[in-house]
Amino acid sequence: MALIQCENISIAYEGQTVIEDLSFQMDQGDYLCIVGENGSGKSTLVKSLLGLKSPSKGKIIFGDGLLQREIGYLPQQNDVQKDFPASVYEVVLSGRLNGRGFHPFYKAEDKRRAKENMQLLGIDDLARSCFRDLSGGQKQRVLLARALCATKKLLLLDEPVTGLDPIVTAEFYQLIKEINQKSGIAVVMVSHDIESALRDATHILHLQENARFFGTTEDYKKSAVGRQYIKSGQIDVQEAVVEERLKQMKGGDKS
Ligand SMILES: Nc1ncnc2c1ncn2[C@@H]1O[C@H](COP(=O)(O)OP(=O)(O)OP(=O)(O)O)[C@@H](O)[C@H]1O
Repeated sequence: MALIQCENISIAYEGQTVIEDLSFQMDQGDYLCIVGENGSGKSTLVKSLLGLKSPSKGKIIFGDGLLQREIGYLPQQNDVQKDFPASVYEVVLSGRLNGRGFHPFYKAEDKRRAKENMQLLGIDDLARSCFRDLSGGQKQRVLLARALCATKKLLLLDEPVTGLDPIVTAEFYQLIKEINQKSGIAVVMVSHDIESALRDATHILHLQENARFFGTTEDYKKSAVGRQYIKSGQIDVQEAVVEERLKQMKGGDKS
């Protein structure tokens, strides 16, 4: 069974549809990048995957033992309480809270997971530092460790490298890739960085009115929508829409 199966979902705010009739699925170990221009509904879809916004139509089915409350989530940076007056260890450990249900006290297992993930991300020597005193890159590592504490199956990252310099960004992408490949944790990443998405992701979901794509990264590169988005370094895919329609009329490539 698929880890996540979205079946014909539509999502709306106060009657205004943002995503219409979207279907896709992902399996254990997949690395899915969600791309598309501003306002195309990427963060809205993330909210629905987290159960914070119910689809107005269709359904999202979780399989393979994945529970919605056990998704490891790293929100967009501007959503994060950057000045949080807690230690790194406390922030990482708080990733265990969601899975605790009605038991708000940490167990030895929670503390072990927090330490393990701090080690994995090379931030164990920062354990007692105050979160708000860290650099942007260090903060993202801490929040990634926190997200990892919440899950063994799925990481959900919403534009995680915004504001980071190129070197720190490259290191962060490398970390995500290693976690995905070594531990088999599936990754969903909302990204405006098409180059990195093409390099690291196994699958692409491109959200855009009239020009949606879901499939493998290789197929995306060959698709009209993908080629246009890659060529233009993003945005206007109208040309691709026209090209796609012409092809369909001729009975050609429908990818
Ligand atoms: N809480 C809300 N209430 C009403 N409309 C909203 C709300 N949140 C988002 N929207 C609208 O839904 C649409 C999709 O927004 P969303 O943030 O999901 O897009 P996005 O693809 O993540 O954009 P970006 O790339 O800029 O982050 C936009 O038109 C936005 O104005």
